[in-house]
Amino acid sequence: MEVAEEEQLVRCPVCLRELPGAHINSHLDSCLQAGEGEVDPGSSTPCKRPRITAAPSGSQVEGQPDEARPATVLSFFHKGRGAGQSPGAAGRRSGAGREEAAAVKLEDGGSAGSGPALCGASLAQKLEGKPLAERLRPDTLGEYVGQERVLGAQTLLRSLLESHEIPSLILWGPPGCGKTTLAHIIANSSKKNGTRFVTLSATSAKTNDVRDVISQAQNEKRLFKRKTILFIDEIHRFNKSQQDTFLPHVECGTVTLIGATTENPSFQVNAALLSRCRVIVLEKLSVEAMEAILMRAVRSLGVQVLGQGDQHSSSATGSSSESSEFPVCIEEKALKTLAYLCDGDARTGLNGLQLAVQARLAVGKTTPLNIPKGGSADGILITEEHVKEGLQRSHILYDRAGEEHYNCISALHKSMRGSDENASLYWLARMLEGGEDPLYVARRLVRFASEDIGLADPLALTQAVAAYQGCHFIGMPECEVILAQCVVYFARAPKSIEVYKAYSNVKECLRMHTGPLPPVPLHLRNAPTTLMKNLGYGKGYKYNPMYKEPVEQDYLPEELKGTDFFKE
Ligand SMILES: Nc1ncnc2c1ncn2[C@@H]1O[C@H](COP(=O)(O)OP(=O)(O)OP(=O)(O)O)[C@@H](O)[C@H]1O
Ligand SMILES: [Zn+2]
Repeated sequence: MEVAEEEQLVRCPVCLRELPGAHINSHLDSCLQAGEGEVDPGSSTPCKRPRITAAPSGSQVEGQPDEARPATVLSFFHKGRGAGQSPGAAGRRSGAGREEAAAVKLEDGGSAGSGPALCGASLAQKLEGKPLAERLRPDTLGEYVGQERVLGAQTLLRSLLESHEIPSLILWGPPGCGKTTLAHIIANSSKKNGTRFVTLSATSAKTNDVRDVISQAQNEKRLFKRKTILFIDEIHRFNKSQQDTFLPHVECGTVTLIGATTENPSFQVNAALLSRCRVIVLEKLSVEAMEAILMRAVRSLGVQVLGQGDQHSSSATGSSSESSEFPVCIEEKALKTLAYLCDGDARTGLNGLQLAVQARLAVGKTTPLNIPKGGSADGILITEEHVKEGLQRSHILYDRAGEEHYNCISALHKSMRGSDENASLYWLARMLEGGEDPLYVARRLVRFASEDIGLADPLALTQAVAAYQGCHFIGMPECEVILAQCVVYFARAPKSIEVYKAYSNVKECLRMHTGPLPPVPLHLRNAPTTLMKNLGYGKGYKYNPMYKEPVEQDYLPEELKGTDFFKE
């Protein structure tokens, strides 16, 4: 039933005309050159620069002809003179071509990303509804920024994806690095050969939901020979027995599993399941990748980027703004700061941008601007300060990888040690509201329980481990109160470093030791064989329960006899 690729109609992303697949590449080349009103030889009609309306993001792109050939779209945009490309910083980056691909997708006024800065009112409208991050979710590999190590040319994953051979995968990476996005891209590309794509979130799905999906997949496979890809977000939230539910079906190929997790899968994913999946480690996005993503976002919004000093544009090659309404611009520095502060989390970065823009629009204050190629005009300028404010308002000005992360956890630890429950709670909230991984805090609490409370209240350790488990089960935001309870418990608990110190003394003793370490005393050795018995293993050992009186016996090596590690 499949139409041969060449005969399939494909929509030109530039002029939106539908053409046979076989002609699209040559058409694109001429279409690009014809951008300024030349004649398109493919059809001998002029091919104007587009007015492309917003494309739905994510899974909704199913069946759109222009999505059907991502490689073509990519090659078009990589030709280097794509709409909106400039010699500025953005244009030099490797991801620049991808930026533009998406810019075109969202543009709904003016030419792709290069038009006059969008006026405030229509921009505000654009920002309503779906979050920017959602709307900008790439649909094709060509738009996917970064992650070259696993997805670059000649990587195994890329060739598998290009040949539509999707193995079962576990995508492991920090928040907002593009796990879900990658799954969507795989979904889009596999729809072409009729594969079904089903999404489940482990935070809300019940085991029954999994069963339903499986039985449907079985039917589809049996009756229509259709494959099913099952995407499970936050797969680590499923307990091991829930994971067991789909193990046999992954094994026999009823479903191809794609799981996404922020947690190390070796601990959180069933070993049997893990062995049937390829683990793809995604990294947090680099500052450069983040800049590319943000640049694409501002282009899609029609916001112009103003460079420092001379205020030349680093993004747009815009024509002059005829708009009677005010244009909206953002400082290049503001974008760079945002790219840096969001710590490789694209969702945080895009949300931060959205908030900053919305806040400025709400204030509505205009300043005289020197818009590149647009002359002077009054407009709204978004500065570095505004971006920082935007991040702060959404409680995300928190550098999860850097200084702040360590400073805050240290402040929490010291506040609990100092039995200050108010300060303890404050630092906990600073971290959680900033988007800190609750399990990171929970791990520190487990450590604290032994290091600082120790035997003064041995139940503290149980509390901490329980808190860790609780956080693991339910995740943020529900788990915050679990951590809060544990933190206050610890702040109020009696403290003892007796064990911690004694153990440090033992380690010190081992470190200071010169020469070979003393052998284990023979009487303490186990003697499972006759040979060992004959060698004197276990000889003279006094089995304590056999004695009514306390037993006189040495347990330390001879040379350490009588050492007290608990002494100051
Ligand atoms: N590599 C990328 N290239 C382009 N955009 C990206 C990339 N990664 C993330 N984004 C943007 O960030 C948004 C969030 O990314 P995504 O949902 O894929 O993150 P995730 O890794 O699944 O995060 P989480 O673990 O928090 O669910 C996307 O909608 C998209 O707009
Ligand atoms: Zn065209």
